[in-house]
Amino acid sequence: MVKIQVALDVIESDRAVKIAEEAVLGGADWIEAGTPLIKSAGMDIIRRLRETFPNNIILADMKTMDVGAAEVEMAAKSGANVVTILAAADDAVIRDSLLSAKKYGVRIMVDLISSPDPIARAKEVEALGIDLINVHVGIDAQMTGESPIEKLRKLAAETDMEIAVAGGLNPETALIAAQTGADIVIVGSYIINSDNVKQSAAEIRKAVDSSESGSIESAESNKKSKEEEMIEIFRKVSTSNISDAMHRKGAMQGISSKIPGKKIVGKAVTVRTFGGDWAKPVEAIDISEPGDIVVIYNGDRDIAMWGGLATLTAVNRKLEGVVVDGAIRDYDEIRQSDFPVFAANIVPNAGDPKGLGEINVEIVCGNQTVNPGDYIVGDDSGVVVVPKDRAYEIARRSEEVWKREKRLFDEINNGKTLAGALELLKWETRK
Ligand SMILES: O=C([C@H](O)CO)[C@H](O)[C@H](O)COP(=O)(O)O
Repeated sequence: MVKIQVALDVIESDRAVKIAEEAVLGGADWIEAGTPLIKSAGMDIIRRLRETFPNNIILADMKTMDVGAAEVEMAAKSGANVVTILAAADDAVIRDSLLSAKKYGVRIMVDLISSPDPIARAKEVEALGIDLINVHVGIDAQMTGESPIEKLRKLAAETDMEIAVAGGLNPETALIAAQTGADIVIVGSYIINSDNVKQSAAEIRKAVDSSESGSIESAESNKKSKEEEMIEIFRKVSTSNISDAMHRKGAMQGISSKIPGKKIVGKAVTVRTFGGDWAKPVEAIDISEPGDIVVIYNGDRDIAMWGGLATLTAVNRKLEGVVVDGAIRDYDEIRQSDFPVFAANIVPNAGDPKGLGEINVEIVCGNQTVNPGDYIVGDDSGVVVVPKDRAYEIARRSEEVWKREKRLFDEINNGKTLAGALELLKWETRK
């Protein structure tokens, strides 16, 4: 039977134990003390997991690169059954870890994370005598769209070792992994960032257990394109989540929603114009595709270059919205249209259609650089710009922020304070 390993990649010990309890109730077999947890809590967390779960396999995700024997001994004496060593470590590290593992009665899992030739390295470490191998795409690499499934498929055809697989698995991909030859399906984020850990673990259990009946083709053909996945995520998360995912970058300054409650997600058609000149902004509406967002730099926040007639044209052309670093007018008409308008100011006076400026060039809007085709997301907190070449990664990272926040809401609803849930006192900066 394929085993499910819940990866406790959190830094708070109490939360880790609670998640593990719920995940085991949902059907997880093995419990992984994740690398961030071990770095935060040390071997104490292995001892605590051993005491709380006397009958489960405990894996210490040490990701050891050197002095393997000593690290294996530490983890084994604390109660781990399996210890991870990186495939990138020298053979000498792996050999010595194996000797230590034998002495203390634990098993070694070699982690192929970031391996340049995972299949060749897997064969080398198999020859050294290891018996568990992990095909692993790390969390940061997952955010760029990498998946472990193809590597798993190749490795399964080449080895008799027990194979574990990890890398952003969910019920759909866990099913494919089980069907492709994984013996241990490792799941972190899908379970630990869920607001219902037990149910999420049960979903993985159900998917993995159904692996003998379902067909790989049907599971794989359900996959969405990267673009579809990204838009779906941007519609779900908030601009605040996206800004966090971008390390506080990307937020436009001085521009806010003028039609509260409206959210926009789309690609930018950029316009640079001057002092209330409204010719280029309204010409940009005509060259935009349905779903696009016209993003305008005007350079003057006291002369309007967007009003009711431009709005009506944009509605008819099915645009997603407009973002104006400048002023708008005809506010009553815009409100009636319900068209999402984000702007710096509202005034009654307009400029003239002189035709100065350019369409679809790099602009600066709300102090942020915007290129044609960049993704724009706007909501009641403001507007963020996501550069098109990093849009998928930012979407995936913002979804992780969204999940973490959902979980925190849940903990606060269940009686914790924000400071308590985040262990803020422990993590205050010390110089
Ligand atoms: O090993 C892991 C990662 O390197 C962080 O320590 C994860 O436990 C592993 O990738 C599983 O987690 P998800 O990828 O979030 O499912």
